[in-house]
Amino acid sequence: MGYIKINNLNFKYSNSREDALRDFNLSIKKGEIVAVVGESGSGKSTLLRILSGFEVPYRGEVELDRRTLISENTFVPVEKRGVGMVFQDYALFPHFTVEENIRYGVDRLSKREQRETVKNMLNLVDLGEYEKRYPHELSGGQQQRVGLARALAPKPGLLLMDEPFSNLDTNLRHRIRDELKEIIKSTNTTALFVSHDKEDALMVADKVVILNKGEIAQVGSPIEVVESPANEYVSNFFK
Ligand SMILES: Nc1ncnc2c1ncn2[C@@H]1O[C@H](COP(=O)(O)OP(=O)(O)OP(=O)(O)O)[C@@H](O)[C@H]1O
Repeated sequence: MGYIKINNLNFKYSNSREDALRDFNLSIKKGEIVAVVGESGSGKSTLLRILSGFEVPYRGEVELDRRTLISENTFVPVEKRGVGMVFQDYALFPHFTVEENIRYGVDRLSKREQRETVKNMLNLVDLGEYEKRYPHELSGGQQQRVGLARALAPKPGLLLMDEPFSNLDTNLRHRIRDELKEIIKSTNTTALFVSHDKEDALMVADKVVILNKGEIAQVGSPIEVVESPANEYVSNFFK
């Protein structure tokens, strides 16, 4: 579980003449963490919106564990994709406790399994004592970890994260960055996150994808993209 293949994705917004994403190809191995970076307007959010099912490409395929999610004649709806999302603003349900938030994605399990999942997830994100709290009673970093626990609870084949560090101040950002990586690695989850911050990408990701005007400028390990930039856009981005 967790092998992703993206073939030749092309997408255009209906009110636009230019493609927002062009000939996008990417394979992600199980357990790998991929960061997608690029200047504002380069297509990062568009890619995330396609993978999470909010937009439909006019060409291209996406497979998760050899199961086609998107193709010319396939569109698997969001809730059936086995894809978990962590949103920029965490998007926790404000009137649900931490426990209820995490339980939300696994409500088809038996009550006993639900309790077990919640307990495991709270331990994983180190929030064992917080299950009865409401989101507004938590710090930003804690809310983010609840968001992560909620997304991981159904054991998604792919975890998508939108700017996971953008709402945190610098100190917390550094700590959460390490924690998040550790949690994702410990569950061997395949993950893709979007960031406008080069440092976040280089510190957390195994593989970095740099987008320029909807096209891939380079894909490589953090060392490769910094030490052997494929072009000027990439070298400027990591300056
Ligand atoms: N709803 C929309 N309708 C038309 N064009 C759009 C829409 N959303 C985005 N675009 C355009 O598509 C391109 C890619 O935008 P996208 O939001 O994916 O970029 P981004 O890399 O996520 O930018 P940012 O870092 O600023 O969030 C841009 O040219 C943008 O203007």
